[in-house]
Amino acid sequence: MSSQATPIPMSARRRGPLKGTAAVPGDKSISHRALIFGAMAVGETKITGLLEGEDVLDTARAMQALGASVTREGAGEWTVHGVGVGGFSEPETVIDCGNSGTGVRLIMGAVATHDFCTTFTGDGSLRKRPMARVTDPLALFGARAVGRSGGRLPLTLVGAADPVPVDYMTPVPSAQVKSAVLLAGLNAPGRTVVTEREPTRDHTERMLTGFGAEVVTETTPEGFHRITLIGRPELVPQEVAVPRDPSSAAFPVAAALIVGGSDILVPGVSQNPTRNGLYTTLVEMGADIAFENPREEGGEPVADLRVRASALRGIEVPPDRAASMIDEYPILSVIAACAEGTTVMRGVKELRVKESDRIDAMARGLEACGVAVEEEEDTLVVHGCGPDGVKGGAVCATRLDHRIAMSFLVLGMAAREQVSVDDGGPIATSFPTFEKLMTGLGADVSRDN
Ligand SMILES: O=C(O)C1=C[C@@H](OP(=O)(O)O)[C@@H](O)[C@H](O)C1
Ligand SMILES: C=C(OP(=O)(O)O)C(=O)O
Repeated sequence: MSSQATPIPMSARRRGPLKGTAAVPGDKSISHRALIFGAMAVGETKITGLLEGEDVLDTARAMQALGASVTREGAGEWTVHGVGVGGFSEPETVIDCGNSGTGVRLIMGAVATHDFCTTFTGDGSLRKRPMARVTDPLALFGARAVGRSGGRLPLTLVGAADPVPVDYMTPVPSAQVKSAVLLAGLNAPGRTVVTEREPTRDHTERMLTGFGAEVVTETTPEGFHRITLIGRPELVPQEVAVPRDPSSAAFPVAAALIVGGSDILVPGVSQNPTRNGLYTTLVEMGADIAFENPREEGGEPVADLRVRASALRGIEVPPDRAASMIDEYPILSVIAACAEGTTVMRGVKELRVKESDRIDAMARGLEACGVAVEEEEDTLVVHGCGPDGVKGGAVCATRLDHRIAMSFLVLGMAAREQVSVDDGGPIATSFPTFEKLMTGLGADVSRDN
């Protein structure tokens, strides 16, 4: 929710090796989509393993405000009674998406082809993020958006009374933009087409197919990805088993790699090629990770990761890998700080429009901890200090950004001196069990008082 919460200062210190099993919560991207697609299906969708983080809970409340019935049956177990494609009703109050770019952008897409008016807002971070990347293509369907300057929230979207299908090429690599267009296309008659230059996470395509929509993905002669959706399907309710979140798994994996003597198991980590760029990168850096028990869970390829502390070396991360690990660059920059040599991350300017400017947030915090960095608009370079080489001893600003908070706390687990963050509160948006899970592995992380 967007009300200004009291900051929760937190710190992490070095202790012995990490051991045990890190069962991270459900995937955030899939959890949002399970609720939204369930709300647009006819009848009862049952979800297990839903991430009960603030971002997803805000999406659950939004689906209720739009007329679906959403009930929590038990831990991670939810039921959604959907209203069918085109069946949403005008919300009586402002939709507050809290800290969640995914929530607000996907829901904007879902309402854009309904003949009513929706006003969206969010917290201090979300109100700074660009929304024109979504409202521009939604205008092609016939929707009109009026927001603050630069297309910022709060923003009112007047849905199209007579929607027309759209053929759109995304100008930035963004699964949120792609998904917003596909969601709007659900209630437009005919074919909606989205083309992306490089593949982004494909959960919308996979899950909409599972819910019974006709979605075809092709590679164009130029090597682009073209997704075609036939509008006005009847979505069929599903039983969705949400797999664990590979972006959350990245934090215990990173901690185990950089805390000497560690040996942990992280079960059920997605191997979906549109999500697993970090794991490919870590192997290239020399990480000792065994991918055990490959199988399918909740429609996603997964494996259990056995991770042991490793001597890592810096590498150049290819820019065409960025979309498949976009949320993992903050924690990669921490791992890079503990490696020997330099890690160069190019093609990462999308990081500047996340919950914070993540290039700047990581660069300033790493410098404060004694790590040399260089940055350009589209590049972050981290000069590794080697194992045992990071000084730490700083309080890092988290800027309402969960991934920045968790990244610096993981750094504190390996640095010579304690690392603190000014506010660990945002961690609850995506990984509410972070502190408990890391403590359970033997890490020394706690709230300051
Ligand atoms: O579609 C999604 O679920 C997401 C897409 C990504 O954002 P962009 O579409 O802005 O790259 C990612 O950063 C976010 O955490 C989740
Ligand atoms: C960028 C993220 O989320 P969102 O865009 O949904 O706020 C994230 O979780 O790292």
